[in-house]
Amino acid sequence: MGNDMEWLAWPVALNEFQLRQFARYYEMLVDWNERINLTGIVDEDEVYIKHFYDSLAVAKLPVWQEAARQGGRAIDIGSGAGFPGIPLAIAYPNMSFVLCDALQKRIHFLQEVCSDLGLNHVECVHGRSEDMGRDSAWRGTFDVALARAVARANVLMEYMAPFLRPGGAGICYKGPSFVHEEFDDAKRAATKLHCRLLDPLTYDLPRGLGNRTFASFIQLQLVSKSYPRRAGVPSKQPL
Ligand SMILES: C[S@@+](CC[C@H](N)C(=O)[O-])C[C@H]1O[C@@H](n2cnc3c(N)ncnc32)[C@H](O)[C@@H]1O
Repeated sequence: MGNDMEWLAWPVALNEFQLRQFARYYEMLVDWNERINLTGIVDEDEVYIKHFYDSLAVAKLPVWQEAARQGGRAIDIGSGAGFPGIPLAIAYPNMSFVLCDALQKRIHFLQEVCSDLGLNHVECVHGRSEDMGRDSAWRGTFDVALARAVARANVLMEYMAPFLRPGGAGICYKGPSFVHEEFDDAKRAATKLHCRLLDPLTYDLPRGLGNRTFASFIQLQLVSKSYPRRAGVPSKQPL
């Protein structure tokens, strides 16, 4: 199999240059993964489907399409090895991105990836979302907040909502169990955070590698200054 991944029907059109950026990102991911813990998945096809394709699947959501059309500003909270932020930054060079993570080593990796791939529209920030979300430099300044595999929806919403301008969108990458196991909690958090939940969207990964669900919301107005609560509290006492 070559790096063109011709067998893969990407959720968004990618040119040759972008496909080369993905190939280089994959190389760096498996190389750095030998020294720092970045991902449990290293098989090339699986990385392309479970990490790259999955990150780009947000292209199916109208709220994302709108932000992309407007060249919006997005934050990826708890980006880890760069998902979904790096694939989105490759696919959407007209937008700007902030990738944040509480672990310095992962931020160092992300900075190296951005430098190597020439992703000048990405800023990688070492910090906890609860601290950043209380800082006026970040608060209320984003069109979209994204997070994948970071926390339960009602915890994530408290991380995400403070970053959003009124009318901005929060998008959580979830498993399909979200609908039965987290939706009611998310509804309760939405009321406290001035958000309106959108209908969840479940989609299939290629090659029968499972399905996933987007849980998303619109920020109706700026959140109260009480949120986010101080670092560690949202996960210990979820809304
Ligand atoms: C399981 S990893 C997921 C990484 C990536 N989003 C993905 O889908 O592969 C969770 C990441 O979130 C980060 N994280 C957890 N809570 C955080 C917080 N409150 N603020 C910033 N980063 C956080 C962790 O350091 C870790 O890198």
